[in-house]
Amino acid sequence: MKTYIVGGAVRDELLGLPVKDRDHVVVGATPEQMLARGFRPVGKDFPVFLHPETQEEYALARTERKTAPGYRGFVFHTAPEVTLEDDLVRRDLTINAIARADDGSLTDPFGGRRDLAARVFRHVSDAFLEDPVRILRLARFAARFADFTVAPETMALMRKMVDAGEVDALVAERVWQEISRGLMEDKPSRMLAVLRECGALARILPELDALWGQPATGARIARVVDYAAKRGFALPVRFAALMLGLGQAGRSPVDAACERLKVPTDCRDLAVMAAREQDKVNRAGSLAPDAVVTLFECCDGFRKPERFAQMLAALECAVRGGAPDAPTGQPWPPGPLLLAALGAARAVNAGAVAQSCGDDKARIPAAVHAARVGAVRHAPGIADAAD
Ligand SMILES: Nc1ccn([C@@H]2O[C@H](COP(=O)(O)OP(=O)(O)OP(=O)(O)O)[C@@H](O)[C@H]2O)c(=O)n1
Ligand SMILES: [Mg+2]
Repeated sequence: MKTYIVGGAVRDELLGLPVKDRDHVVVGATPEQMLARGFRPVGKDFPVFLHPETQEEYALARTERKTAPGYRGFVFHTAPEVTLEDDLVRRDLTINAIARADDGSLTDPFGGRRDLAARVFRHVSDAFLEDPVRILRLARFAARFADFTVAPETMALMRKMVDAGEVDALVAERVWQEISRGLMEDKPSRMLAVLRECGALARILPELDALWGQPATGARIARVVDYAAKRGFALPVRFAALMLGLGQAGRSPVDAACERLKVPTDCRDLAVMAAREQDKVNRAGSLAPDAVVTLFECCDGFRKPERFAQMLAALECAVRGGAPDAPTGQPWPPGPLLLAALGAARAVNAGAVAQSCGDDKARIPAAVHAARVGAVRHAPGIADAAD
C-alpha cells in the first residue's frame, strides 16, 4: 500500500500558501487492511479513514459512478486495483488533481502545475459532470484565487450542467455551504460573476441575477460585497450587505431568497433587519431621540447590541462600498452616532426604573422607554428635536 497527499494541500503548497488540512489517498489497500493498521473509518460505506495519531483523512483510491441526479446519487467503488491516476481523473480541477508521494515526487497527469502557472481553473475530465457541487466549488475558488480565469471548455461544461437542471437538484444546505464559504473569501464578487456566467446564479438567486444584469447595479453589488470582505466582516454582515443589493424593495425578496436557500437564522435575521431599517439608519442624524430608541427596540438592540453593530456594519458596506473607488476607512456618520446612542441608552438602569414604578407594572415599558430617550438626548450627534 502506498499513500499520497492530494488536493488542496498540494495545490496550496505549490502556490506558496499555508496548508491547512492535508488529505491523503491510499492506493493498493482494502478497508480491512486499513482497520488492521489502526485507522478509524469515517461514517458507513464511505472509504475514508482517520489516521490513528494525526487524525488526518486517508481515502482509499476510488472511482465514482453516478446513479441519480443531484447530490445524493453516488456510489463509491474502491478496490486495491484502483490506481492513483484512476483516482485523480475523477477529481474536479486539474489544480486539485496533483498528488505528492512521501519522497516529494509529484504525480500530475492532467497538467495541474501548468494550470497553476497559467492561473486557470480547468476541469480534469467528464467526471466533473457527475457532481454539480463542483460548479459552486469552482465559483468559490474564483473568490479565493481572484486572478484565476475559467477555461472556456470548463465554462461551457458548467453551462451544459446548469441547462440540464443539475443545480436545481442540489439540496439547499449544500448550496448554502458553498455560497457562505465563498462569501468569506477575499473577493466574493468573483464567485457571483462565475455563477452568473454559467447560468447558476439565475437558478440559485434569481433576484440577484436579474439585478446583476443591469451593468451599473451589478457593479455596485460586486463592490459592496468585496468591500465587506476587505473590511474582514463576519459572514452575517457580508450576507446582509449582499442582500441589501436587492434594493429598497427590502424585506420580501430577502425573505424569499433566505427561505429558498435555507439560510441560517443569524444571517437571515441580520439581512432582513438591515433591509427593513436601512432608510432610518441612514437618516440617523436627523432622527428624534424617541425614534432612535424605537429603532433600538425594533432591532432588539438592548439585548443584542453586537447584532445591532453588525447591522450597522452591513449598512455601512452598502453605502461606503457602493461608491466607485471607495477608499476604506472613510467615515460613515450613522455608525458611530447610533453606537454611542445605544451605549447611552443601555447605561440606563432599567431595573431601577422598573422599581420606581412600584405596583403599577403596566407603566414599566413606557417608563423605561422614556428614561432611555432621556439618555439618548445627550448622546453625541443626536438631533435636537423637541419630542
Ligand atoms: N466535489 C468535490 C470535492 C472534492 N474534490 C477533490 O477532493 C479534494 C479535497 O477536497 P476539499 O478539501 O473539499 O477541497 P480543497 O481543494 O482541499 O480546498 P479547500 O482549501 O477549500 O479545503 C479536492 O482538492 C479535489 O481533488 C473533488 O474533486 N470534487
Ligand atoms: Mg481541503
